[in-house]
Amino acid sequence: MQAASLLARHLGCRRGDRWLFHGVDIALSSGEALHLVAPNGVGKSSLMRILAGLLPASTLDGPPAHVEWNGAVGLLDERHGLDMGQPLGEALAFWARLDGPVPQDALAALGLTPLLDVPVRYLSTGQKKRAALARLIGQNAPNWLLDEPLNGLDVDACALVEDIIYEHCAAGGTCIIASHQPLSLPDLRRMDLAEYAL
Ligand SMILES: Nc1ncnc2c1ncn2[C@@H]1O[C@H](COP(=O)(O)OP(=O)(O)OP(=O)(O)O)[C@@H](O)[C@H]1O
Repeated sequence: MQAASLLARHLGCRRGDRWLFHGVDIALSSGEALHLVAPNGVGKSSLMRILAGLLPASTLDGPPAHVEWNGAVGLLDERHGLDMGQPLGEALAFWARLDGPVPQDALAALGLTPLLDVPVRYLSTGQKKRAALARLIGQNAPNWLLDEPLNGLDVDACALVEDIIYEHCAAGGTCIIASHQPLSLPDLRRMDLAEYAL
């Protein structure tokens, strides 16, 4: 795996006229995972999008916001990005041509192998989430941003996602997980975004 790390400093977020949070610093080294928590609406998804480079950070005052990744970044959120009109196998193949293939053992572990002929629009909520995870794995990015990765998943699939995160970090990756659900991972750091809310 490529080198992985994150240094983010002085991050703030303003949506419309409203400030959500400010003064967020995050440093993650290879192998580290961070659980991002906060009540609804505090700005977890907004912070994830800032870290992914999809939303500009704001600063209330003081030094400018700064996000520095070592290695590529993969974002998993509610937008799975898979063509609803295509069978799952073809929808994943589209991304495989850009990112690289999803390993067969990952497809099997995620329970997707028997679903490759099923149109994405017919997949259940949890099956679509599993498919989005497969796409993320295919990206081979060393840094992961997972926004509510356990939503819609059954108990066994939640445990599987924890295993996948564990293996990703054990291989030297980083992972930030925004989730309302408890996570069982060794050495998991925790950040409560509400402490930075305005
Ligand atoms: N495009 C937008 N324009 C203006 N405000 C927005 C936009 N997107 C989100 N917001 C607002 O920003 C706030 C934070 O939203 P965000 O989704 O980041 O919170 P969250 O902590 O992830 O919430 P949840 O736990 O419910 O997922 C909310 O009040 C939301 O209404």
